[in-house]
Amino acid sequence: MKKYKIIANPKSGNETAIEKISQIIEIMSEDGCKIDLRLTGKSGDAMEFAKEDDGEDIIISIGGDGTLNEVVNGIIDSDKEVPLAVLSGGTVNDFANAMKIPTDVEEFCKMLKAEKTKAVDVGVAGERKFINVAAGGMMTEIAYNVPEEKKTIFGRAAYYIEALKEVTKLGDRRKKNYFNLKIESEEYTAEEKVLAFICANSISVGGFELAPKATVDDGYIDMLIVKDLDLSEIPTLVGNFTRGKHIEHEKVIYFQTKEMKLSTDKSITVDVDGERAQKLPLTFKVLEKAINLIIK
Ligand SMILES: Nc1ncnc2c1ncn2[C@@H]1O[C@H](COP(=O)(O)OP(=O)(O)OP(=O)(O)O)[C@@H](O)[C@H]1O
Repeated sequence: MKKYKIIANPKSGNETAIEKISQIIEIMSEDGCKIDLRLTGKSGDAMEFAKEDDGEDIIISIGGDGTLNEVVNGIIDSDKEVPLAVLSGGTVNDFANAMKIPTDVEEFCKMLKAEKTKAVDVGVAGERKFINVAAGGMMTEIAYNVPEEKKTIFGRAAYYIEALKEVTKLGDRRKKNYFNLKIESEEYTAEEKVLAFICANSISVGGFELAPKATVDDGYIDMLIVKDLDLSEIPTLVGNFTRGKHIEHEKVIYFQTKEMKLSTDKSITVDVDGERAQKLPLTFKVLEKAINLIIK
């Protein structure tokens, strides 16, 4: 009998995850499989649940990118080879969207039963692993500035409203926002004045195809660095996001690497899959094909 361990954040996605949790249990119980349901109550729980060995055949993460990040860290840190399935329950769900994982619970269960897997890379930023993105600088603050009640009312649009507010403030704050970033890698080494950097494993970041050359199993992390932009240059850059043309912008640096070190003269916290992690300086690496992901 198959044993599934479900690690779910009941609060994610404005509490919509809870509906998906009951739906999945209902559908899967009909098949007579064994389900071990672990609901998170706070930050860190998902990582601990993933680390524990309960003899599960498959781990299912239900929540947003933050929950998924903790599950991935737990699996890697405990050297498990158990396959992972990801059911979107959050507000953005970048990684599940990038992997075209069904969001409909019935479709998701069909995918589970078929058990088709793909080995995907995992990025490392210092001690913390990321499955989708590690980022630092201006725009990364947005996620923390969006109040919960706004997320409930506006959903994903709340992030764009906050981003717009940041951009309009950029004119006077630009000088304070940029920082010196020292990048050391085989592919690119320089010191630049930058606004933000994004280190991506998958193509999709914040719902945009920000890392157009990224594939999750190529053994590389894609680095996108936005240098000191003028306010007037932002609409063109954002307009080019959808066509992947932004990487040709003169204020954008884009390269692929297996390992790099980033250091800075400011206090810059790196976030991993949307959750705050460690401060620079940090070494970024790739663990090639480290997770067996269940895909459609
Ligand atoms: N029961 C809980 N109540 C409040 N916070 C929780 C709970 N369980 C986990 N958390 C914290 O919430 C963080 C974010 O959760 P998650 O990413 O799943 O949802 P989200 O914020 O709705 O989605 P997204 O990241 O896509 O916006 C987790 O990393 C964890 O620190």
